Amino acid sequence: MIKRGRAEGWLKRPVDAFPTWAEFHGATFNNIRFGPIPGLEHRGSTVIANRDISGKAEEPLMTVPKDLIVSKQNIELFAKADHRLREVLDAIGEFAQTTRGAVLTFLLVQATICCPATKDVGNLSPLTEYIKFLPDELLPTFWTEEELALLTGSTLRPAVRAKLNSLLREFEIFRAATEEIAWCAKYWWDEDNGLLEFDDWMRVDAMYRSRALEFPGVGDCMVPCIDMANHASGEATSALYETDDDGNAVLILRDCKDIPKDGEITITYGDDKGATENIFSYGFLEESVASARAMFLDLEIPDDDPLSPAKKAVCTVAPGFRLYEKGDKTSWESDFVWLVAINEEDGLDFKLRQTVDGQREVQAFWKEHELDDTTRLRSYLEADTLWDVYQLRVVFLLQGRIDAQLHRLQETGNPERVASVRDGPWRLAERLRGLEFTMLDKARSDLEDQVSPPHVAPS
Ligand SMILES: C[S@@+](CC[C@H](N)C(=O)[O-])C[C@H]1O[C@@H](n2cnc3c(N)ncnc32)[C@H](O)[C@@H]1O
Repeated sequence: MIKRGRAEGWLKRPVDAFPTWAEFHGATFNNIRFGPIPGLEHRGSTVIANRDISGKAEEPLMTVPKDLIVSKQNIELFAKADHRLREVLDAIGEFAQTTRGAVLTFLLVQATICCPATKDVGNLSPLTEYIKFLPDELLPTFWTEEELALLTGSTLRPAVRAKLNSLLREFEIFRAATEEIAWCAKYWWDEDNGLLEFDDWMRVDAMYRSRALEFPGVGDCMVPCIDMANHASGEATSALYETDDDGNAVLILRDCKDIPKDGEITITYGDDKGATENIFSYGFLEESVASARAMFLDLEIPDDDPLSPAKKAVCTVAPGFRLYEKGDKTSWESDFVWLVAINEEDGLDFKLRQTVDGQREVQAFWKEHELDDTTRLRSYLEADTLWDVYQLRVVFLLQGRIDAQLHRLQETGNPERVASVRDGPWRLAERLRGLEFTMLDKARSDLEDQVSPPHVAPS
């Protein structure tokens, strides 16, 4: 539906029309405009200064009324006036209680309202037009197989695969939950003319992922106008977003910043995010990024571990570890590795318990402690006389996993570029492979230092 709406023009409006739409709904702007910056068109539209602006004595650069914020609370309010939206939110149950679930549903309903093929699908709201101004971001979920293959050996490859699987699952759950609603059956799911496809789910997910911000007092949300600001990190960030005393969203220039006429006004999407996360969520990597910064490596419990099935059954944490930069060193964190590193001889034990409803459940024990939460294992091991030994085992595990990842990256090397691979994915994949290789290599040698006596200690 969304792809068709873009092509046929009923779900697309130019950025030039954006200020009129926003001002009509109560947004105010202070000497700024929206649009691409000549020479930087690949960044899409952004917020641009209409004159020299000084950070010292400025009013907010923009104020967006609180009822224009696409938040879970506001979607609940819109649903009071729109019983079709209410029906869908009720049908999807718990998913509608998450901001993401509510926003994705809301965007799909707005797109359906805009579609000329539908009648009486819902109420026009101030935000019905908003989706028309949102660009289609080339996030990795939209890369082709050839483009994704360029990520082999990087941590982005499994992350995209897992995301696509979970989007597919969500879409099927969404379909099953709404196909009994008469208007959804007719407009969305009809075998011949149904409008909704998996592609639509991917698109609304990408809109939300690339534009959601966390606002004080509101939580995660999309804020039209402020979400036109591009990202710059560190000292290059020129503006901050927050809510004012009335709950409206405001964009304010940082004290120390002066922006020349026609200069770009940027915010930060989070300076601590790693290169992988940036490409995953936003589809770009700032030019100044010189390190992968953080990455998550999955880890498997070896098949030859006789406790493997029981360990998997009781594990309550993500199976892997996070590598991150800490000063000029790398460090790591994981609650999972400890479960991999210990065995029965050390004091790990499992029992089968009958639950009240007659099911059988695996119960884990570390010596006299019941281990119903894997995050507690590390503190138990720390108190053990063999703590040094466990740490060494973990370091060897990490080294082995890092070596395997380095090997995979080496195998991928610098592949030949085929003509169908687009420039953006090509450059991003090449940069990411390089950045992750460098960081893994460094992590390898930092761990090597830890293996040498006296001993190891992640912090
Ligand atoms: C919140 S939107 C910002 C507005 C967006 N440029 C537009 O045209 O609507 C986030 C998206 O803007 C682009 N973007 C933001 N900052 C960027 C940067 N520093 N370099 C390249 N692209 C950037 C990315 O495509 C990202 O997914």
